[in-house]
Amino acid sequence: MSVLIATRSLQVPLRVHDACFTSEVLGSLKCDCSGQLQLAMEYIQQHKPGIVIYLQQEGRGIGLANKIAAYALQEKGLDTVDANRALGLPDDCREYSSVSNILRDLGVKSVKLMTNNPRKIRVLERLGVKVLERLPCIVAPGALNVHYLATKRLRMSHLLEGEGSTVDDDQDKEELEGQFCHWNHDGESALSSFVEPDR
Ligand SMILES: Nc1nc2c(ncn2[C@@H]2O[C@H](COP(=O)(O)OP(=O)(O)OP(=O)(O)O)[C@@H](O)[C@H]2O)c(=O)[nH]1
Repeated sequence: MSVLIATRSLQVPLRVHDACFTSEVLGSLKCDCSGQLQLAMEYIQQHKPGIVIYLQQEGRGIGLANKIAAYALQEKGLDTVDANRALGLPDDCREYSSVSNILRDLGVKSVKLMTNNPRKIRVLERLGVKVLERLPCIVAPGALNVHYLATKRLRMSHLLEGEGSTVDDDQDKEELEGQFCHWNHDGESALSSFVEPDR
């Protein structure tokens, strides 16, 4: 789904947001997803035109059932990365080719991407999306997500220091250890324990 508030072709503010049923529908405070979506919508309202592309890639692509299983392990002390790995699931298996198709369809030539995730920028650029600038999308930590946010910063290279940056500044950030997108999106997962995401 994409939400579009008028359009122009250059330097369009863009939020590429992946579904988080637990925070966006159930109101969970364990992550920052719902707050980020809210921030992005508010930013775009104030800096029209802009686009929010909302993708059904719950749990960084592992699906809701697997994410709930990962949450059960997090209750036992594993962090968000190790919980996925303990289930034999990838750290992140999201796929963004639809974003490049939507932007091409809309005639958008370049974007300012609202994200703290340098990997998301690199993946989109590899798909041909011209990311001219990164707009930080930082939600203040709360008691229930402070550890989760620290894990995103320390283990997933998210830029959560609060400063804006150009895309080039982000290039020398540490690569995430472990798997990323390690199943090909044309067919079945290579993982026997994988439950197909609900799309
Ligand atoms: N597997 C897993 N997924 C989670 C967890 N908490 C939130 N998510 C999912 O994480 C996704 C959002 O990814 P994030 O890592 O928060 O952020 P990002 O999209 O990579 O980066 P930003 O653009 O900065 O938001 C959504 O699909 C959520 O459903 C968790 O503990 N485990």
